[in-house]
Amino acid sequence: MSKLKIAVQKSGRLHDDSMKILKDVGISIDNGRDQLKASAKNFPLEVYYLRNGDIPQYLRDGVVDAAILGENILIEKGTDISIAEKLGFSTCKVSVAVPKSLKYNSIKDLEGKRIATSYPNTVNQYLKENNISANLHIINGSVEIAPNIGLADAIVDIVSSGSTLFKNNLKEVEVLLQSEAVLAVSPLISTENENILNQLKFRFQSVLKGRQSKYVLLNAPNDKIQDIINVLPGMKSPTILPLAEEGWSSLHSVINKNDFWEIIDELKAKGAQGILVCPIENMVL
Ligand SMILES: Nc1ncnc2c1ncn2[C@@H]1O[C@H](COP(=O)(O)OP(=O)(O)OP(=O)(O)O)[C@@H](O)[C@H]1O
Ligand SMILES: O=P(O)(O)OC[C@H]1O[C@H](OP(=O)(O)OP(=O)(O)O)[C@H](O)[C@@H]1O
Ligand SMILES: [Mg+2]
Repeated sequence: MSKLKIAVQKSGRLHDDSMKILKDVGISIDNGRDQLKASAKNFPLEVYYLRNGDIPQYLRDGVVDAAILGENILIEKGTDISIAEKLGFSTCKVSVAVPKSLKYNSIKDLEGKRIATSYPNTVNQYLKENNISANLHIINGSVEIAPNIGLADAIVDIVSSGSTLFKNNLKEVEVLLQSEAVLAVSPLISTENENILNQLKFRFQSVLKGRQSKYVLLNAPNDKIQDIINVLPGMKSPTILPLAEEGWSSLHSVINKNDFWEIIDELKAKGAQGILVCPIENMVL
C-alpha cells in the first residue's frame, strides 16, 4: 500500500508544533528524529525530517509529496508550489528594519543602501515592485547584527515579538509579508497519495477548527434564556436542556475562543450561572 511522504522541519521553530498537529490528528509516529525518516503506525504516512530551507526543492523534485514549512520559505524559494492548508502556528512577518537612530520616512530611503538578508528573492521582488535599487548582502543567520558591525544600513528578516530587533537597537519600518506554517504539496504527487493527503487535510481542518473554538455550557432561569442567546455571538441553534430544578435550563453552544472573554460579564449580567468553557479536540462541520 502506498504511503504519503511528508517533510517536517528536523529541528527549529516549526518542529514541535508540526509533530503536535500530527499527534492531535491521531497519527502516532514510530521513532525519533535522530533518524532521517520515520513511519506512522496507524496512518499511511512516512515523515522525513529535513531543513525548512531545503524543503521547497524536495517538493519540486517529488522526493516528498507534502510538507509542513514556513510560508515565507515558499515565497522565497517555492512560488511554484501550492499550499493545501494554512496551519495557524509559527506566525511571523518578514520586515525591513533600520537602526533606531536613523530618520526613516519612506521606502525611498532604501535607495542605494546596503541591505542584509537571508531572503534575497523576496527582497529583490519587493525592491523591484517599489522601483528601488539597493545592494544585498546575503547572510544565513544573525542578520540583525549586520547594521551594528557596519555590514549593512538595513536588514530584512523575520519579526515576531520584535525582541530581537529591540535588543539590536533596530526598528521595523516596512512589512514585506505575513507568514505562518503551511501544508504544501508537491506538483508531482500521485493520485493515490493525493487521496491520502486529502484525508490528512480533512483531519487537520477538523483539529484547526477545534483549536479556534470553545464549548460553552451555562445554567440560567428559563425567562433569561432568550437574552443570553442574543448575547452569544454567531449562535444559531443552541442546545437547551431542562435542569432538575423547576424553571431552569442548561444551555450548550460552540463559540469562537476569542469571543468568550469579551462577553462573559454580559452573560453574567443577563443571569447566566455555572459557566463552563471546555476545549474542543475536533470539529467536523
Ligand atoms: N521568531 C519566530 N516566531 C515565529 N515564527 C518564526 C520565528 N522565526 C522563524 N519562524 C518561522 O519558522 C520557520 C523556521 O524557522 P527556523 O529559524 O527554525 O528555521 P530556518 O532558519 O528556516 O532553518 P532550517 O532551514 O535550518 O530548518 C521560519 O521560516 C518562519 O516561518
Ligand atoms: O521578533 P522575535 O520574536 O525576536 O523573533 C525574530 C527572530 O526569530 C528568528 O530567529 P531564531 O530565534 O529562529 O534564530 P536563528 O536566527 O538562529 O534562526 C528570526 O530569524 C529573528 O531573528
Ligand atoms: Mg530562525
